Amino acid sequence: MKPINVGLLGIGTVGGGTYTVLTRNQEEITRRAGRPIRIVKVADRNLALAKEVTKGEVEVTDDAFAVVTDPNVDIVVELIGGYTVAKELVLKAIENGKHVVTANKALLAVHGNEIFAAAQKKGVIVAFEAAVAGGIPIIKALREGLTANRIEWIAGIINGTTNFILTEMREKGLDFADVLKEAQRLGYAEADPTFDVEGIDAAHKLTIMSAIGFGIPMQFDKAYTEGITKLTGDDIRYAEELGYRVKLLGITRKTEKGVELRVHPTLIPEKRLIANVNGAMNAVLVMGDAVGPTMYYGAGAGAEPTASSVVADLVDVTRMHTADPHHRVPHLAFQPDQLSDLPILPMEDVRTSYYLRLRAQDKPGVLADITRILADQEISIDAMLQKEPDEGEDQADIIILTHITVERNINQAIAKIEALPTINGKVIRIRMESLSR
Ligand SMILES: NC(=O)c1ccc[n+]([C@@H]2O[C@H](COP(=O)([O-])OP(=O)(O)OC[C@H]3O[C@@H](n4cnc5c(N)ncnc54)[C@H](O)[C@@H]3O)[C@@H](O)[C@H]2O)c1
Ligand SMILES: N[C@@H](CCO)C(=O)O
Ligand code: NA
Repeated sequence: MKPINVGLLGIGTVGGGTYTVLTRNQEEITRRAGRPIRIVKVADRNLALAKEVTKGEVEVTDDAFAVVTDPNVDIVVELIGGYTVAKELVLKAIENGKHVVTANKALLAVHGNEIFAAAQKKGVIVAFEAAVAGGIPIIKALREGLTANRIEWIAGIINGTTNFILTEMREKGLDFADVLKEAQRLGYAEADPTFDVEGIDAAHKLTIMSAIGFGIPMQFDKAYTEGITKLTGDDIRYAEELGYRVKLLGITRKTEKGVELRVHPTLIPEKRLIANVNGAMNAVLVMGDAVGPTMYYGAGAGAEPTASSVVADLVDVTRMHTADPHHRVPHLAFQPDQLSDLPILPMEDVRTSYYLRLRAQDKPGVLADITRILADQEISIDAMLQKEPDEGEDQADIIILTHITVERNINQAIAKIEALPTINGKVIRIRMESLSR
């Protein structure tokens, strides 16, 4: 059996894991793919690292362009990351008739429409299972396993770094900065960790899932993105007192008016399975009209878990490589000429429920003012918690959980509450999802 030849770009965390897994499981992988999958060339600008990992077994270079133009290479695996050089390399590989496997969600969320169009035109495959939720085969599930369904919504913990940080902060009371350093040491974090902690990485992944789930183009620029950097230990504790966990969730939902596309810290009832997904683990809930709720759980980051998806894509591409391009599974689940122009909903039109925390002076009438403002905005209260003022203080925290309302109304209510003379500082707002409907 003639091997299929792979050129590997980047042999860092995921590239190294890919090299190891492919080498270690060569025999099983060949039995599944139908022919050997062989890495023939590795490019990394850190040539010493490339030599160390490959131990002289394959040709190494520091010039990635020498790989994407090499006539001997059938599939290019892009694991260097970023939007600029990676984009040039992927487009060059496609132009040269090579299939591409990538873990680069940033690249796909921002330039995916262009990349998939180029691949379609050239008749090559771009596979990206590792780009979303690392080792979890969520792309496969959405694109193939659930094709009978109208997908209603997708909600997931899709960033390992932030879930690791939130878990360590909650369980061990550790400091944000220290936990982030540990996530970086473990190879979970992006090259620029602001992508993780500000929710940008999760928004990249959510953009990809939304496109596949609903048959719409990638629209990362329209995603609402809020990270975990402003979350306080107080809010995490109060949420727990009320029976909730705080998770950074990516949520995309199809409504009649448009598609919600949002990443933000979210209160989830603690009894939900997904509320108990801890550490760098990821989980994605998908609601289909026929199947109902389904959940996918596993390692969302790290060398070998992510390599598991990269290698699965290599097997897929090897199996499909000789098929007529019209008979392959479409890149984004829907046929490319069947995309819908359903708009992304502005955040103000999103409907959800809210956790509000405010610091109020301990005076009569304060609560009445707040409840009147909420009622004027047609927001009804689900639960309320009033903390006793600390010793010697005349201010106390009030926590309010609302029923579902539209974000525009809550924004107006918050502005009015903040304007009350009895309220100090900003109202803290965290969105809540029951994940049951
Ligand atoms: N680390 C994870 O858990 C994980 C999980 C899923 C997806 N990803 C994605 O996988 C990709 C790689 O991430 P990583 O964590 O392995 O990064 P990394 O920094 O560990 O590895 C990247 C490698 O690429 C090399 N490189 C960078 N620019 C290059 C260039 N122009 N030419 C040649 N080599 C170059 C670097 O020297 C490095 O060895 C990124 O797109 C990332 O978002 C990472
Ligand atoms: N930085 C990402 C890597 C996996 O995509 C995370 O923490 O989830
Ligand atoms: Na995946």
